[in-house]
Amino acid sequence: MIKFGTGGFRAVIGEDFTKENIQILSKALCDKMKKEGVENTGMVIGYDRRFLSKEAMQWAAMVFAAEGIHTKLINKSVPTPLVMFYVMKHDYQYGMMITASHNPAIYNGVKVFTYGGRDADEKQTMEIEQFINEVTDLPVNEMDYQKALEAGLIEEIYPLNEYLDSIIAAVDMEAIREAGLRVALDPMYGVSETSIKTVLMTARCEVETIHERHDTLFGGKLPAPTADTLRALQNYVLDRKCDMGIATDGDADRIGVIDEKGNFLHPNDILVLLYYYLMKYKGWHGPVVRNICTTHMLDRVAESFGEKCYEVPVGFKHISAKMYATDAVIGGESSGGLTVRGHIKGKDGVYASALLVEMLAVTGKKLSAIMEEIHAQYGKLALEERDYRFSQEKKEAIQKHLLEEKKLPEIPYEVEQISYLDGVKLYLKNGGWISVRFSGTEPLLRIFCEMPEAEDAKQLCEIFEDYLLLKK
Ligand SMILES: O=P(O)(O)OC[C@H]1O[C@H](O)[C@H](O)[C@@H](O)[C@@H]1O
Repeated sequence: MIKFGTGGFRAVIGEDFTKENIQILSKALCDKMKKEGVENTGMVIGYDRRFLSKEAMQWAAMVFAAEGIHTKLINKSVPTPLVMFYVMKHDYQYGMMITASHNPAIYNGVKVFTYGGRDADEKQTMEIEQFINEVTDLPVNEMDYQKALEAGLIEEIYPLNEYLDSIIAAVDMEAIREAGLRVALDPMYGVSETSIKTVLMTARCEVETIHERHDTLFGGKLPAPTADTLRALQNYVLDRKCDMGIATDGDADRIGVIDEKGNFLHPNDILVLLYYYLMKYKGWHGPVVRNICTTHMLDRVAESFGEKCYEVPVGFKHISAKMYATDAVIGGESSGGLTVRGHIKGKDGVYASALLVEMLAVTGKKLSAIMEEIHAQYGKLALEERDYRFSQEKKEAIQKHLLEEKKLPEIPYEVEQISYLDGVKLYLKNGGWISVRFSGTEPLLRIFCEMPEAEDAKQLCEIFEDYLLLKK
C-alpha cells in the first residue's frame, strides 16, 4: 500500500518500499502531470544514501521515460533541500527525492515536491493517492535505462554548485572568514558532508568530520540528531575544542547542534537563537511561524519585537505556506527543521548550519553566551517530549475518546483554550501547554508538554499517560 504521511511516502524496504510500488507511484504522478497538462515541464529526482535509494530513482525514471516525460536525475546522493532548491530555481512543476529522512535504516521512501520547491500538500498527495488507486491493477510500462539515456529522455545532472552558491551568497562569508572558527560536523552517515564542508571551508572554517562514511545502517543508530544520538559529537566538540558541533539527519533537512561546552541544543533553542539573531543583530523585521508542538518562547521573542508568532499543524508544508502568506522571517518545527525568508520553501540543514556559524562570527559570542542572553531576557521554558507505541485497538480507542468525544483528564492548571487543529492541545494560563497527537511519519503517539518548570511538564505528561493507559 502507498500512503503519504506528514513527510511523503515512507515504508519498510521489501514490505511496501518495492520496485513495484515505486513504479506505481511514478506512473500515478505521470498521469497527474498529463491531466494537468504539465508533462512537458519534466521531472527532477534526487536520492540519499539509503539502501536502494539510487536504484529506486532509476526505477522511477524508467517509468517517466516510458511515458515520454523528460527526467533529470541527480547522479550522486545529495541533501533533500538541494532538490527542493532545484525545483524552485528551474520552475519545475514536480520533483522527487528518494529518502526516508530520519527514519530507521529498514525504511525508505519518496518525498514529492511541487511548484516553488514545496513539499506536496495534503490536497496534492490525496490526488496522487487517487491516481495510484487507478493504476494499481494495471501493468506499468518502463523503458530500458540505457535506451532512455540515449534517447535523451533521462539526463544525469549534478547541480551542487548552484545550490551551494545560493547559500554562500546568502550568508556573511566575510565575517565567518575573519572569525577563524572550528566546527565539528556529524552527517550521521548521511548526505550533508560535501555541502556543509564546502560552504564552511570556503569561509575558511576548520571542519572536522565524524560518521562520514557511507553506511546504510547508519552505525546502528537512528539518523536523527537528538541528545541520545549525538553523544559522540558532544565528546568530539569537547576533545577538539570546537566552537560548535553540527549534525544533520539522514537527508540533511534537519539539524542538531552542540554548543562549545558540549551541551545539546534542542531544535527549539536553535529556532529561538536564529530568530533572535536575525531580528536583533541583523535588523530583520517580520513574524515567525512554528508548529503546535514547538516552543512558545518564539511567541515571547516575536512579541518583544512587536511581531506575531503564527501556529500551524505539524508538517513543514504548513510552515512554508504560512511563511509565504505572512512574509515571515523564519519558520520551523521542534522536530528539527527550519528555513528562512528568501531561501527555499522547505527545511534545510545545510543553510541552517551556515547561518548558525555566521551568527557566531557576527556576534563574536559563544553559543552558550547567546543562549544565556536570551534566557536573561525572556526566561526559560522546559519541554517534555514522549512517544508511545500502540496497538491498532488502542489507537482507535484513543482516537474516539480523546479526539472524537473530546474527553480530557482533570489537570491542576487553569486551561485558557483547547485546540483540535492537530490532535489536541491545551493552552494553560501559566504560559504552558500540552499536546497529544498521532505522528504522521511513525506508528507513535506523541505527547509534548512545555511548562515554566521541568518537573511540572513531566507531571502533566504523566497525568495524560495514566489517563490514556499508556504506561508500558
Ligand atoms: O510528528 P510527525 O507527524 O512524525 O512529524 C515529525 C516531522 O516529520 C517530518 O520530518 C516532517 O517533514 C516534519 O514536518 C514533521 O515535523
